[in-house]
Amino acid sequence: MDILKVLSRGIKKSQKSTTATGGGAQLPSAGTRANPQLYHDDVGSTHGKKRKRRRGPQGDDVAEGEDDEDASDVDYFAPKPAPGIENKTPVVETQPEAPKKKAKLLDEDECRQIFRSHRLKLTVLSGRQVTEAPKPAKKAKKSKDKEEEKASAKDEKRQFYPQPLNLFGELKHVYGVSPQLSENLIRQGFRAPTEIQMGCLPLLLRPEMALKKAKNVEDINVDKGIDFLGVAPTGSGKTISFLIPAIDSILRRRSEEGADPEEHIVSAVVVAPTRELASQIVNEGRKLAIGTGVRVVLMKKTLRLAAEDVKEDAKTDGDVLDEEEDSEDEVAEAAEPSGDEGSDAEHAGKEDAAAGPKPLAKVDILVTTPKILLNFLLESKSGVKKVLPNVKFLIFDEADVLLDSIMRKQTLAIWRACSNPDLRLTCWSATMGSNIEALVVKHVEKRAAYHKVTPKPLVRLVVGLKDTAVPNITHKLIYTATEPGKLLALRQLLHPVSSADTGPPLRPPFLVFTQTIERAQALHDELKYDIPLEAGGSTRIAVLHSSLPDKQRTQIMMRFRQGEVWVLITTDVLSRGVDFVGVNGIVNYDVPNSAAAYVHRSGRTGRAGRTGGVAVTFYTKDDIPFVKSIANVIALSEKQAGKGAGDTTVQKWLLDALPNVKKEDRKKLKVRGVESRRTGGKAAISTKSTWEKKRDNNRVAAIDASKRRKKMETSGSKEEGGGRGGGEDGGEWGGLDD
Ligand SMILES: Nc1ncnc2c1ncn2[C@@H]1O[C@H](COP(=O)(O)OP(=O)(O)OP(=O)(O)O)[C@@H](O)[C@H]1O
Repeated sequence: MDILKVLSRGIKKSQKSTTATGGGAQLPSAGTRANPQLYHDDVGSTHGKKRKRRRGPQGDDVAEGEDDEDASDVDYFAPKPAPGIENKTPVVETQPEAPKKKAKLLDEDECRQIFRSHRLKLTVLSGRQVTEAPKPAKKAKKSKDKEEEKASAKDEKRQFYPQPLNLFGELKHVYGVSPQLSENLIRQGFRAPTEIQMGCLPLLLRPEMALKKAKNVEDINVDKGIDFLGVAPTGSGKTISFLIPAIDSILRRRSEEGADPEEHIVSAVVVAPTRELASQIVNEGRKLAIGTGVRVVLMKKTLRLAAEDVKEDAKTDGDVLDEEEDSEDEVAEAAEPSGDEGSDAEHAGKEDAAAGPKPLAKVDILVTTPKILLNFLLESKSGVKKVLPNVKFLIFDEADVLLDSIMRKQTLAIWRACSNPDLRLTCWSATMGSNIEALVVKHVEKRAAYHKVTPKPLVRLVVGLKDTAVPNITHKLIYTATEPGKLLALRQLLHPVSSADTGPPLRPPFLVFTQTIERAQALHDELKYDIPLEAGGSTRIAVLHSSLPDKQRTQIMMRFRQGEVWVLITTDVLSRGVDFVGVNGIVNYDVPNSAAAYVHRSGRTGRAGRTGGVAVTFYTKDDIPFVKSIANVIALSEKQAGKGAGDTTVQKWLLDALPNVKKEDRKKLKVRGVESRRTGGKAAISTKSTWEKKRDNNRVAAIDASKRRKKMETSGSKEEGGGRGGGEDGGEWGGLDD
């Protein structure tokens, strides 16, 4: 069934050219994917060598020898296989056996070329063993430009170039990853690694080998591994970047210690901000761990973990770290969150509560939201709390939100409970503010001081530009003067007829983001019957937010993934991490509350380098004071995508005209969203403006008055035997009464 034909309500038009997402073949839902890598710059070499590149099918370059086959593995509307992981991962030919000869490593210059070509930038943030020479006193005030130049030159000097991962096959052959783990990756159809995978996997798996040919790393001691911050665009495969090293380290320990494969010790903890993301990570982890015996488990309220009790007043690592932040956190917690990020953990495990506590769970990798794990760690007989001393890997996915004010206290408490001195921390996000980086640096250093150990190097890998990019999708910024205008514009996008105002329609499936739960619910109520019955009617449109019970949330997610739901209205609860491979577009019905929120929401489309996705953002008069940061992200994303001035969504005149967002407004917006949308008339969603509502009320009142008059006249004429028979007013309003 061609859904668009049904949706078009009889308007015959070729959809190829009329959908905002272009021709069907280009859409994320068509599964078209040339190469998951985003960047292939042509860079020169100091030795004059160049990596040969050619254009890929979507205009992106493909390195010679890399597999650029169109892996059409995502047919969003195709019949789904029966449940079961094995069914989802068809067996493909496994890789050839590792050659017995020694792996050949690239020299530094080749590594540098690859890193630059893929816009990978590695920096050591802390943990260099040689202290830097003290800075000379400032002589005179330098110009901003000169200072920036100097900072970037310094950054350049501090950069280093380890071995990149060129093909997944190298994991087994060069870095000694278990054949089963390597095979599980290949089974998923992954061929070329994405940039983040390319840059981080060798370093996280075998740092000593990855740095063998690198210069500028003499003062880095990687004997105990590294702590790591990974900043890479949305949908660029960060999940497997942290899961592979975690699974590998468990398998390695088992083989070194000759451990019983039936023994399961919580060795890695993955923390994610929402339940949906945590469940998704569990699924990804299980796919990677098939046949390895590693158990990846989602934290639930009734799950009992093997943990060590410590006296409440006994200091554990992190206690020395975060006391000064508590007061700020308490303030942040008291503030009502703007959407429903962070309220998730409240619901986690609710359904299992009645079943009562269970025996100790068999877990190797625990995936959790912050609060639910913390509840377990702190729930105790008086004066006792729990720690997890065997955890060697702590992973913060969406670290910037976990370490931001609303969840910071909980996240730090989990870090503190992972009391192993050799703990390795990795943090991941598409956006990482310098305040978050500074917080991580501070805590890593204090922790090392507490354990009286040399701090591990804390390394940051940035792919592309920090904080800015969703370069592989189309961005649209649409102004509607009023709130009701927005609803009309959204309806135009829903219906497959091009409109002069909003442009071509969006092809489902797509996500619509609102500022609050109430608005998501209200928008759903408004649009519920907009999809014609022949196309599935109200079943095609759903709403998901954190006030819904867990079970319902899971079902809606499943129906959306399976293509049953075409339009999913939601809040920021789905803005981060959630991977719907075939989503063609997202609509910011309400403007995102920060530039980072825009990046994450928009990044729900265009996953793994897919092109054809669209992010539409509506803004009204009320949003003008805040929209500049979003316009800036769009402009930078388009610049990264190589769009010329005439080709851009945000014209320079608009950027210049929009007011700068004041720092305090930015902060307020982040916590509360656009104030007028929280309460009062503007918080409601309706097609009618206040003026229209007033006019309708007046009409109703006029009709009533007219009826009353008529009645009086009739009774009067009966009494008088004549008079006005249906005056002007009565005739006019009578028609509308029907
Ligand atoms: N090397 C690869 N080749 C092709 N697809 C890949 C590769 N690595 C990961 N993917 C796929 O890319 C999609 C996005 O991956 P993932 O969810 O890990 O992205 P992310 O970087 O964590 O995104 P976000 O910042 O939104 O959380 C997933 O469907 C994943 O299976």
